[in-house]
Amino acid sequence: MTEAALAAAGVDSYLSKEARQQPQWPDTAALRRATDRLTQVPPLVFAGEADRLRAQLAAASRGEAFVLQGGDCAEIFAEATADRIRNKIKTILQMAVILTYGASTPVVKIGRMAGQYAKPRSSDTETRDGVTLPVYRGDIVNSSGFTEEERVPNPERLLDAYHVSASTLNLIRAFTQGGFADLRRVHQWNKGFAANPAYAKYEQFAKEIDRAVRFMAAAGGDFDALKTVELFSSHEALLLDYERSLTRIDSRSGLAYDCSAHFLWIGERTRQLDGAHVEFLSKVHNPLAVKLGPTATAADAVALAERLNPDNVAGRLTFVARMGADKVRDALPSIVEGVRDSGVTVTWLTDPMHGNTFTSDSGYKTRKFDTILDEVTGFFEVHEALGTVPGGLHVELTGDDVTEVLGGTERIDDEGLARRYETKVDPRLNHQQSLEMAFLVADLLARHNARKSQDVDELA
Ligand SMILES: O=C[C@H](O)[C@H](O)COP(=O)(O)O
Ligand SMILES: C=C(OP(=O)(O)O)C(=O)O
Repeated sequence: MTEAALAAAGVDSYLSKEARQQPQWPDTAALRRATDRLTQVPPLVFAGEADRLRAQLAAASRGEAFVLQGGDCAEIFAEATADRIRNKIKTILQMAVILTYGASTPVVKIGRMAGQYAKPRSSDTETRDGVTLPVYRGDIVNSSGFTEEERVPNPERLLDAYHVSASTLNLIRAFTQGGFADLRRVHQWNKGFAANPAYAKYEQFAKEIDRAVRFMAAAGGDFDALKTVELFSSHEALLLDYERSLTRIDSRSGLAYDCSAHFLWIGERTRQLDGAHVEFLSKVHNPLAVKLGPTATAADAVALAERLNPDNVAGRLTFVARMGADKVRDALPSIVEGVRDSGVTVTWLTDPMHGNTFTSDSGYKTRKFDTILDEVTGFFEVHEALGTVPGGLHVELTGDDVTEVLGGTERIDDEGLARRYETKVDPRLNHQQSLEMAFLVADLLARHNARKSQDVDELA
């Protein structure tokens, strides 16, 4: 019945399209065994949760909420420990409190967590010292170790990805519902950060938040309601064998949902209109995002919206602009304008990471903190000039004290990168840099909101 309903929902139509960035599985019988098993397992998330997220993303498209999406570039199975997951959740919650104050609106919290295991790569192979092996495509496909055995795509990893995602989600649910996320507790952590002399410039902001929290308490605010938060899961829907196998029919509506995560995105390298990724995701009802890089045009964006959101449902489609700090002010306006003028409803996020990667003199793949911030600033400028809504921020971050991104108040320099460079693919903001970014973006948001209300006052 379920398979028949899925077939009727058209979820296999993608099979006739070109799917880029898929591994070459050497053992197709083993792949079949793994995907058959995945079609039988319980869903990781529920359709009703995805619907709630859609409503929140719709609010962000109108400027009534701000989205914070963050997490690892590539999650690693061996790193799915309670400590690391807790640190990441803590970082996202700390950033969210800072942004909530800056935006004076709710922050929609989405982790690149519990499924971010597949990576698109620039090349199919990697060569070291004259030895060429398949490139590492994320833990769901192969291992980052550089031996033939470790690099062979292994379908059993699809099942591992499911189980590690399930245990990560279990911890996310426990941490966010069990008192760990209490607003007052998270705010205390932020006060600690701002009291550190290195970050003293944020102390005033932290004090203002403190006053707001105390005002709420004095005014009889319901802190019980603020003891829990909702943290949604997301990942790039890259590996179509996995995504299709976790697709289920929602018993309430009879519609297909990809139950591997609440929110799924299509990457810059797989957003072809006639490609398998767009086709597959057009058939599921989760809220979706598409990354748009500097080669995207307004016509591409509008065509994607027509394919992925033909009914123009608010919250269904998010565009994540990842132009690069040097291009955002030139490349983004015509796209945002074209989308706005076509009447298409989307939520706009900025990903200031993926257009700003380079290899440092010491050979590390890195990004500069200031450049990342500059792209976010450019994103706000574009939306302000067009009267559209800067709806949120998408960043690669970790809760740990790694040294992968240059700069920030810690002034990580090229030499410093070696101290704790752990990412398997792209560089992430560390805990301190993430909080610093949140304070700076909160400031941009607060100014944006102030200008908006000034405009409204002038009109009144
Ligand atoms: O995270 C994004 C991509 O997977 C990554 O930037 C591609 O990296 P590569 O150019 O090292 O393959
Ligand atoms: C690969 C990613 O981004 P993009 O598709 O924008 O390059 C990513 O977000 O992990």
